[in-house]
Formats: sequence, structure tokens, C-alpha cells
Amino acid sequence: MTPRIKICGLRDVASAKATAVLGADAIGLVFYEPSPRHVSINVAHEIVAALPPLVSTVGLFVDADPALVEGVLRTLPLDLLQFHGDEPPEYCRAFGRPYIKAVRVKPGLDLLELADRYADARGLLCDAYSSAAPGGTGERFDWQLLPDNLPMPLILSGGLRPENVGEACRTVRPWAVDVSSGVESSRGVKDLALVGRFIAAVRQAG
Ligand SMILES: O=C(O)c1ccccc1NCC(=O)[C@H](O)[C@H](O)COP(=O)(O)O
Repeated sequence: MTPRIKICGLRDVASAKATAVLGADAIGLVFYEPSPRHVSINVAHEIVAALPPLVSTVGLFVDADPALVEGVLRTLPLDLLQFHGDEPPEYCRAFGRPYIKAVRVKPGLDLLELADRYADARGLLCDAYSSAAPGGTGERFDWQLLPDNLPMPLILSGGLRPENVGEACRTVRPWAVDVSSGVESSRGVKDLALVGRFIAAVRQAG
């Protein structure tokens, strides 16, 4: 089955619409101020309102004050929450919304144990561990560290680009792939040609 595609870190209406038209299944909106991809609630609103139907919107948070998450949820009809920090399971489920848990993979991390802890998550987003930032670093991790019996959908992330995502899909067989830096011309600026090439490479890998 062809993996679903999430493009993360859209910050303007035109790029978000174009990304959807190019075939992205989901758009990530970053509500984490230190990120170069941070989006205000107002702009997020405009993006969500402009998207065509059947494109999912994912709100991304990193160890956020629950009041921020609740504030966003009060005004934005997001489809999914993505928790990208060290949020415990009780925090993730407290909002009563479907969520995915991001984990930053490095040797020694027990992904099966994490899948058990976050059993009510809709999926585990496996990103690269980096000391530089919690995510969006463009760094890859060793895909051999992924178990082949993860009991929930695997969203593969971390350093994916048009040039390596086909190999990633064929090797890992993830439920979905997620990308940010690999489809940017500079930090936080999406390049639609790269988005198109990324999506085509995923579809080609089947
Ligand atoms: O994108 C960010 O700036 C970001 C910052 C802090 C936490 C998470 C962040 N992004 C989360 C994503 O879903 C990215 O797509 C994922 O980390 C992969 O990023 P990249 O390796 O740059 O493709």
C-alpha cells in the first residue's frame, strides 16, 4: 500500500493549498515558538479554511502548556494532534482528541515499550534524535533500529528527501512518511518543486 504523506511546517495559505493540490494527505502546523516553522493561530486558521476537503490537518506541539493546546483546539478544527516532546501518555490523552506521539529514535530506545505506553495513540511518528532541536532538523536515523512488529501505524520521519524517500518506503514499509526540511529551499520555506518530487517518489515506490 502506498504510504500516506504528511508535509510538516506549512506557514502560508498559498503553499499549503499548493501542497494539498500536489497530493499531500496531511499538513502539519507547528505551534512551537522556537521553530522557524512556527505558525500563529490566525494564519493557521486561514490555512485550515483554505484547504480542499479530505486533507488532514495536524497540530504540532512540544511540551506545551495545556492552555495553549486547548486554546488552539477551541478555535481550530484540527484532525489530529502531534506531540513532539516528552509528553507522558496521560497528557496526550487529556485533550480527548486523536493524537500521534513523536519519538526521537536513537540506539537503545525501546520502541515496542513506547508503543505499549502510548497504546491509545493513532500512530508512532519515528523521528531522528538530535541534540540540536526536538524536530525538523533534517537528520536521519538508522532505520534498522525500527522493529518490524510495531503494533500501531508507523509514521517514518527524519531526514527524508525526494532522493531517499523511495528507498525508505521500500525498506521500512511505513504507514506514512513525514517531511519538513527535505522539501525546503531554506529553513522554514517550502519549495513546491521539492514537495512535488517528494510526493512523486513516494507514489512511485508504491
Ligand atoms: O519542524 C520543526 O521545526 C519542528 C520543531 C520542533 C519539533 C518538531 C518539529 N517538526 C516536526 C515534524 O513533524 C518534522 O516533519 C519532523 O521532525 C522531520 O523533520 P525533517 O527531518 O526536517 O524532515
